[in-house]
Amino acid sequence: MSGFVITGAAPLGADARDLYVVDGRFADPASAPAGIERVDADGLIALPGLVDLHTHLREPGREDAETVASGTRAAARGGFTAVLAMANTKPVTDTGEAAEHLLELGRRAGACEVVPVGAVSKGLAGAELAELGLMARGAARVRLFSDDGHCVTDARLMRRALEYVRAFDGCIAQHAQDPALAGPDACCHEGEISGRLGLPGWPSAAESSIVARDVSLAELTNSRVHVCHVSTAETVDVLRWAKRRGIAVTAEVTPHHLMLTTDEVTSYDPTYKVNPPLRPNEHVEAVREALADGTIDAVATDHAPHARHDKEHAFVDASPGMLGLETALAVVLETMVLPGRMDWARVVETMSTTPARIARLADQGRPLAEGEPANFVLVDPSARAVVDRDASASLSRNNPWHGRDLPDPIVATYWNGRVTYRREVG
Ligand SMILES: NC(=O)N[C@@H](CC(=O)O)C(=O)O
Ligand SMILES: [Zn+2]
Ligand SMILES: [Zn+2]
Repeated sequence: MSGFVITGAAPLGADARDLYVVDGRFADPASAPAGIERVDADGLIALPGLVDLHTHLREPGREDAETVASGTRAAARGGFTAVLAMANTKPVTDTGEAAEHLLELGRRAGACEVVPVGAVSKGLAGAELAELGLMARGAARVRLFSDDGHCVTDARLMRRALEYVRAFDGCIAQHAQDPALAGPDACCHEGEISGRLGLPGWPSAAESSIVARDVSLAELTNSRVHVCHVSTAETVDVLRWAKRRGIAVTAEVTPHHLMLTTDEVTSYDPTYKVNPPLRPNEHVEAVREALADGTIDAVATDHAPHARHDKEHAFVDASPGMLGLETALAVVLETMVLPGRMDWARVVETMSTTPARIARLADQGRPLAEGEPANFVLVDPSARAVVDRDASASLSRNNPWHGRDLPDPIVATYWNGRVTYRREVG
């Protein structure tokens, strides 16, 4: 395989240096042959490829909303070199075979690493454990398990899942939503706006009470729990308490919970219907602070494509979820980096290194150093653009950022030394 040299890019925003890529890995630029292809990246920042802990690819079963091919194309456009694909497909990823099938679809698509998330319970029904051991020991090497879309509400099942995955260093990722407090109709933060709009509400306590229970179970079992899409200030307080006690808990926040508030819902536009719901500004401020200070470990997109015929309904009837892969870094720049809350090193931690560690991915979130896999992204820190939902690689159009002026950072993405996305110029 022939190599190439990237010139002028600044790793993590530090001093610019050449990056020599050969056979899918970084090598010493001094050893690059004369006349080798040179890629001018003057003024750009090089970061390790982003890793998304929480993507819905919809294949198998809902290929009208997204496929592995379209979803991973969107991931590459967003600077991602790996995505963890949630289990709530049809059929559910709850067996060794299902996990291997998804792994194979990802390999065929070839746009980034696709890592299956295994279901915790058979059929996401919350009653019996799925084939956790077979998914972990098979070719997919599943380490992250989640019934995402559903909460594992039965504390006994949650305890058994945590005990089971400990043997192979697995982790249970919880969608924290107590259905007794936030049932299937709940579609909006419970508060002044839900009352005014007449929408069934979803109180903060429906999330934080499950998180409090789960960190206690993680302590009891000495196992790892991960909290999906943290949306409230109370959850942040529980996480701070649990981390002080040394409990093995990690947590993610989505770009939309870092930027959008419950005010969006006053339009009754179902694009803004999502679980957990958009919250008032004091919660948005709390999750921003928690991401900056390390209480929240990672940013994860919860990219949740939905076909038109599932979204274009009255607010209460529409499917919950919104797109996120292509705009994730843009929103983190806008909410965290440009206002001075986070630097590039923290961006790399929260969007690459730490998600790779949580999912136990060996070849992701690595430094841009000799011998390491060449998974990286070239970023223009100052470009901006108005988001156009029709320019997306996703098959779905439920894009909450449509029409907004945001940073437009992703110039090119490389996975194992191969370009998976390059911005067209002009
Ligand atoms: N976030 C959502 O509102 N929807 C997700 C499921 C989930 O993440 O809970 C989906 O699969 O559409
Ligand atoms: Zn969820
Ligand atoms: Zn999800």
